[in-house]
Amino acid sequence: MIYTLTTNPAIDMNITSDTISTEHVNRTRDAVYTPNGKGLNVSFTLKHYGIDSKILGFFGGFSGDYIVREADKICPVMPVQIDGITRVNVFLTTPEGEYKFPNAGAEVNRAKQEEMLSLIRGLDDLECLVVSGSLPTGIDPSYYDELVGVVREKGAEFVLDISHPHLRELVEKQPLLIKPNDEEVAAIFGVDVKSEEDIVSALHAIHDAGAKNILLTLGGDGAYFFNGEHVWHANAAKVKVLSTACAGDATLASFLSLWLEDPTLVEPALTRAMATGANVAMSAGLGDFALVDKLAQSIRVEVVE
Ligand SMILES: O=P(O)(O)OC[C@@]1(O)O[C@H](CO)[C@@H](O)[C@@H]1O
Repeated sequence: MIYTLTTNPAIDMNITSDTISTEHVNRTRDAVYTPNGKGLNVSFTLKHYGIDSKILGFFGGFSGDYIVREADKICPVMPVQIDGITRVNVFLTTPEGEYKFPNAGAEVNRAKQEEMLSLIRGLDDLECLVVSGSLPTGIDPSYYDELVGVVREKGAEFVLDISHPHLRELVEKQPLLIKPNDEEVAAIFGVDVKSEEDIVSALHAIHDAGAKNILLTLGGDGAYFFNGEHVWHANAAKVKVLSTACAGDATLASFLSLWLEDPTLVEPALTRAMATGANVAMSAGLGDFALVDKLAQSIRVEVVE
């Protein structure tokens, strides 16, 4: 069984407004509220493609209750209840572009962190843990080492989609897959990926450091995948972007939905990943995936090394 762990879930509030200003009341419209957080988005997308997973995370207050109730209609949720209130993240679309306001998140104390470690230790069917998103207040980055330690004790694999600088050390623990973007590769691994040559050498460096597989996403420039043998590139579908929130999570999950079961399916997995990510970017939240097949026709995957 795949489990996703969202250390810092959120209700996403997507709203739209005219040009914002400090000089007047900024009335907003078209509010869409969705139960989210990066790992939850992965589970929801996996479900869309017929792959079961279970959701782990820290949840609290009315917002935590709402997320657990709604998410549980899609995938089983195993919550660790915290005392604070799960955050609400705001995504504001204006004529000038998209503003993203993720909140720091409610504190998760040490007792709750240990409760999560015990919960994972007790999972008899854990095959792969996908750890996604930021750390809330109260959790030290060394918690990732503890999580990975438990996963390893159980002989399971782990996938990381985190932006924390500690990712640099965590790759030495040989994650099955990491999914950085170009900014994270620059900030965490200190490599500016401007040309394909830079990208290929960065992928080799990250693989040599320990990551077994790397899915590098580059927004409008598509994505690269490296499995230690070959490097593939897929272009990005051209779409009218409404909100990029959730697109990266959907890209990761849709790739995993084929590749985890059969690692030789890189080409169809990348095609599905790019089409799904693009479709998600066209709507608030994850949307309905309705255009994935159509968008997939515009995706070309090539082996570049
Ligand atoms: O603060 P984090 O955990 O990095 O990101 C949280 C978040 O922005 O990521 C998702 C989109 O990827 C949203 O559903 C959610 O609000």
